[in-house]
Amino acid sequence: MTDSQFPHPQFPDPLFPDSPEAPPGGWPLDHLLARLADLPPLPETRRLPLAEAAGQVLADPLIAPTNQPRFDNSAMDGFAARAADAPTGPLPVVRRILAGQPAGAPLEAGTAVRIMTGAPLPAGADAVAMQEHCRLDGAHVHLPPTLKAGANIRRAGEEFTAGQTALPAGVRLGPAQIGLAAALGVGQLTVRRPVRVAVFATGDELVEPGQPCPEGAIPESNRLTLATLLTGLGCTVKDLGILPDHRETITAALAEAAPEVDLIVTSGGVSVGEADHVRQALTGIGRLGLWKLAIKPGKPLALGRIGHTLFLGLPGNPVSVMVTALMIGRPLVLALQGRQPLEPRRLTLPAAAPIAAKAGRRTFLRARLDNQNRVHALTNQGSAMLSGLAMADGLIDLPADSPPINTTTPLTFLPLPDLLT
Ligand SMILES: Nc1nc2c(c(=O)[nH]1)N[C@H]1C(S)=C(S)[C@@H](COP(=O)(O)OP(=O)(O)OC[C@H]3O[C@@H](n4cnc5c(N)ncnc54)[C@H](O)[C@@H]3O)O[C@H]1N2
Ligand code: MOO
Repeated sequence: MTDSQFPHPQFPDPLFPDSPEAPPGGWPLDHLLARLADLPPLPETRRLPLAEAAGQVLADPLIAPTNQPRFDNSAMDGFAARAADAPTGPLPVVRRILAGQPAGAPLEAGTAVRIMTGAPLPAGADAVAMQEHCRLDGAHVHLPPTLKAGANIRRAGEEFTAGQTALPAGVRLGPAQIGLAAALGVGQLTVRRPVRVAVFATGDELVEPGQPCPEGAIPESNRLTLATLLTGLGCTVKDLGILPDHRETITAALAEAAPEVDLIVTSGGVSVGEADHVRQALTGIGRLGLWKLAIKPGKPLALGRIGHTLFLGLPGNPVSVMVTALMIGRPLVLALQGRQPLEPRRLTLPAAAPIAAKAGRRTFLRARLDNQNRVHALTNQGSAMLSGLAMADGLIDLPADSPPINTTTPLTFLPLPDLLT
């Protein structure tokens, strides 16, 4: 079996065990997400210096190689002593320990040591008094009499002991995760190879943004929306331009792109119009796994494979493109990255005003939050109106059987920033 025949047309594909034919109204989104959850992550990994690993996905857990902190140390600038000595009167300050210096000899009872934040605690000392709470009297210090054992001390291993998991596999490496690895003294991390995605737009009416538009033409915007979103998710994006509404040209472009990438994303041409050739182009060289989702916007969506390469055909309307890229493209990418969970965070929040809900399809409305976290549905909800998304803080997820929404009905709200990483 050659690579381009995988999965063989006569054998069931584990990702698409059912026929692509959708039940009336389309496939439920949850059905599709359950299938994506079975996608294995990309197997290739590599070890990278921390600065290069930033933004990528951890393939192996980060195991703490040492205790964190490595040694007992002071959390404050002040004086280290035995707490029991604090009420007994001024203590002689016998020496000074700065961060980076060794702790030196054990502290003798009835004495104090000047100590700085991060400096190692000498054996025998069990508390640090903040210098603002102390009074120096020549070479002696008055400690607060209420000083408690353990005060202002960072104990060795209180955050991690050597061998504990500091970060699980599948975590996206943002600033805190990269910083944590560095703090543990780790210089390199094993990350998954970024998901490679090819992006096409299809449509005879499309011209490059910024170029003159002849009558009937419009500027192409979906590729940039998709490339920005996918790059933000950590993918390597190949922009393969605008394809005409011509089946053979689309077929040739898909066949050429497939061996180079893990995923092809197209926009447009997946509905039932006379110029909608994307599904036919796909079935010519690969497999259509599923078509039509029971969501609005985004019903005419196609998912399939060309060889080992996954194919996601998004509807052309610009809002449909972004909503489906967030709700289906993102979990697909996360699955290939080995990230969990695939589903975004769902907040339950009140509506600021009634919302007329149309029964039928699960609907994603664009919305803003006010300072009381009340949800305001935006006015521009058309599938071609990107302005709503451009102003949105998130999406309202309205179930197909939602009653009309009033201000006492709990709403499910998906924060947009969560969906962009
Ligand atoms: N008879 C039916 N017509 C339509 C149906 C249907 O079920 N039956 N579904 C509608 C829905 S819902 C959507 S969404 C669209 C999706 O259709 P396509 O995926 O075939 O998309 P196109 O027809 O190619 O384009 C739709 C719309 O979006 C504009 N567009 C396309 N690509 C871009 C781009 N890259 N940048 C900016 N704008 C783009 C295109 O000009 C059209 O206006 O079908 C409905 N019709
Ligand atoms: O699904 Mo279309 O995406 O409703 O506009």
